[in-house]
Amino acid sequence: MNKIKVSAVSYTNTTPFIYGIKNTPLIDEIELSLDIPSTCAQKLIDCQVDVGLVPVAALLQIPKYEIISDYCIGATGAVNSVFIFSNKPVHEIKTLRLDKQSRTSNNLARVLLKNYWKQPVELTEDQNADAFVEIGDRTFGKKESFPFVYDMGAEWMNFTGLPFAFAVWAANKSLPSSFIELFNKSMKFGLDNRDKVIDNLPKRDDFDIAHYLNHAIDFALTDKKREAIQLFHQYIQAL
Ligand SMILES: C=C(O[C@@H]1C=C(C(=O)O)C=C[C@H]1O)C(=O)O
Repeated sequence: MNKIKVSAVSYTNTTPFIYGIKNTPLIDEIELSLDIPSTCAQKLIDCQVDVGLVPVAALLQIPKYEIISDYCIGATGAVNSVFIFSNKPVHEIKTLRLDKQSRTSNNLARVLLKNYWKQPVELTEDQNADAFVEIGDRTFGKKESFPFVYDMGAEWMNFTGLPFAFAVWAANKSLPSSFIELFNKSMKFGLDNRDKVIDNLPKRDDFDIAHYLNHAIDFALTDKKREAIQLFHQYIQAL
């Protein structure tokens, strides 16, 4: 049988899922690639893979997507790795640079600036922008380096009262239920072994990885997070 092609995110936030994939029989059923989120999205849109840990903003570009898992990369408040870093308070930001690795958080920044802070901004690629979006491991330890730092997991919660899902496991076609069952068992195995995953990651003085993977990232795709995805999609479509 042809292997199912899976693209997962290459960041620390996905390491419990990768542990689950590599330490359960799922590994024999799939061909795995690790990609930055914008590439995960593009591969799923272009049908280069069957399943991706896809930024939720990109679901709008996949005609018949199916969310195949109750696990996600989410947060209930501060996420600690999705930021607007700024040299100015939010109400003085005039220019914003987006993160080429992101799909969701770029849109989230635009949604929050327009609807929550009501601050019109011009998007730019200029290195001298007033503020910029950054996601993932590159943000670890950077919070102290900028005068104004906005954690977008926390700001979305302030705005809507909802948790958030940044990326979900989605397929661009219908897959056998036996595969989906195996897939979810594998994700659960990885999450249940988070202590081992954390022990195997390099320690950092400037970032608490154990807190990040045990508390800041919230892996359960709950009904509230599904509600958040719907609402977020409506805001994106009105941008
Ligand atoms: C929490 C995060 O969620 C991510 C943010 C994404 C995005 O902005 O498109 C996509 C996948 C997730 O890895 C993060 O990367 O820090």
